[in-house]
Amino acid sequence: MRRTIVAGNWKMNTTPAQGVELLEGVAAIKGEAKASVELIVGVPFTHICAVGKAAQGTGIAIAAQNCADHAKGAYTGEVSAEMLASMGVEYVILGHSERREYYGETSETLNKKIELVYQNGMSPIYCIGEKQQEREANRQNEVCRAQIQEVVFNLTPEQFEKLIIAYEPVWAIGTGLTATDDQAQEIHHYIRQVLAEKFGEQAASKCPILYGGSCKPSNAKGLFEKADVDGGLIGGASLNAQDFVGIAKAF
Ligand SMILES: O=C[C@H](O)COP(=O)(O)O
Repeated sequence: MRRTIVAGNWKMNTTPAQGVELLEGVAAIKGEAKASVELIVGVPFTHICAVGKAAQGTGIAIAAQNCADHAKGAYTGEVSAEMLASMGVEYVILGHSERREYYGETSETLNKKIELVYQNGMSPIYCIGEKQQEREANRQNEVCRAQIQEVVFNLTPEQFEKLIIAYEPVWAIGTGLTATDDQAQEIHHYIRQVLAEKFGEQAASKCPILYGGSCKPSNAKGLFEKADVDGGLIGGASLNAQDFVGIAKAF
């Protein structure tokens, strides 16, 4: 039995006070979803203290949206994995397409970040996914394979056990376009096969693979019913408590 997870990625939205309000809104109605569905909120660095405090005792876990690729030192403006862990952060979203695209994040930096996340006792939510032109050229499998091989294949079996993967087709992020249920299943299944090549069928069968890209309450059910879709990484719809919990209720 695999974990089922609905994780929000608030991106660069809300003030800390608005974030606390949002968290409290989610906590108030999360009981409408099955208790087995794990809820995570990926908040801006500035919110970790206040939102983390509000989340205490709710069962909602806190994720950061990035971390530094160095442990400490003269890296002005950066936030280390150790700092995040010391604030009670449990997960770090890494390799999001927006960071790959706008901040030049490469497999090389991601390997360093992922290692620091593990060293500090947290778990990565590692994002992969193809761009529109890559999908049009039917290269989605090749792109996802490379993103896995260059980073995930460097993990130890013990590290892999804690990994969450988020498949996010770039063409579906914030665009209103969603992969069809069958498209999502097809590539999630492929991703699991690639993971099995390195870590074995059994370990791969336990890895949660989330779908991300314009997921909302109205389309979550069809996606989550697919055998290899274990939840979602939710952007826009995670900024509304009803929608976020509505997605969790799709399980
Ligand atoms: O991390 C979340 C994804 O980028 C999805 O964003 P979206 O739900 O707004 O399309």
